[in-house]
Amino acid sequence: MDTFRDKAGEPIGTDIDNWVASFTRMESGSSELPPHHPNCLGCGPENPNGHFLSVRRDGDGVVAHHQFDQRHVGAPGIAHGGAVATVIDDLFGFLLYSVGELAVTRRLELDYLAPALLDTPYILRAAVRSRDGRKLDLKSTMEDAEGRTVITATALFIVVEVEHFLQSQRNSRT
Ligand SMILES: CCCCCCCCCC(=O)SCCNC(=O)CCNC(=O)[C@H](O)C(C)(C)COP(=O)(O)OP(=O)(O)OC[C@H]1O[C@@H](n2cnc3c(N)ncnc32)[C@H](O)[C@@H]1OP(=O)(O)O
Repeated sequence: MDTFRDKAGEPIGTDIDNWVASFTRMESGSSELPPHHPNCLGCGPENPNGHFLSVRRDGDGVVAHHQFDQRHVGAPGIAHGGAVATVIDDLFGFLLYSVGELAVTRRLELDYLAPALLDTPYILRAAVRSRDGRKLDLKSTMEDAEGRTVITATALFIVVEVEHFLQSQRNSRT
């Protein structure tokens, strides 16, 4: 498994326990949030096929500035809807640093109100709408530079124990 590093680049461990610990060691004052994983498709700095999403805390939620590029094309000039969903799903994952617990996507729903254009700056925000037991009700928006809403999204994340990831790793063929 990969070595995970803190924001100073120091190795923080090589196993799932250390990965899990990285989700709980975020002090609330820290604005810049670390990637979920070095190779995360949404935010991993070592994934050349990823989105390199960079996320900050924003009040009770999170915010990211992002541009889709030619790697994410669907129709000419327009980002693939799945690429947009990837980024929003990943953005939701950054809310877990504030929730302080592990959770995974159970349902993800997007309204594509307008095309998400390539090489165009967007601002994405996400927040927790409510929590009911293990169920986290999340919401997100993506706006263009003129403040027009291009995407709205909601998700249901379910809080899980570390065993969820240990079991998945045991079952994985990689
Ligand atoms: C922490 C690390 C994050 C790092 C990266 C973040 C990246 C972005 C996030 C992801 O991409 S996560 C990866 C994609 N997601 C998955 O792989 C999850 C796959 N699904 C599962 O493993 C299981 O379905 C899951 C653990 C989510 C839930 O299974 P459980 O058996 O634990 O829960 P259950 O099915 O009993 O549902 C829990 C609750 O949700 C409710 N529920 C389920 N589906 C629902 C639905 N669609 N609408 C409303 N409620 C729903 C369900 O009724 C129940 O309510 P109660 O607790 O009140 O009984």
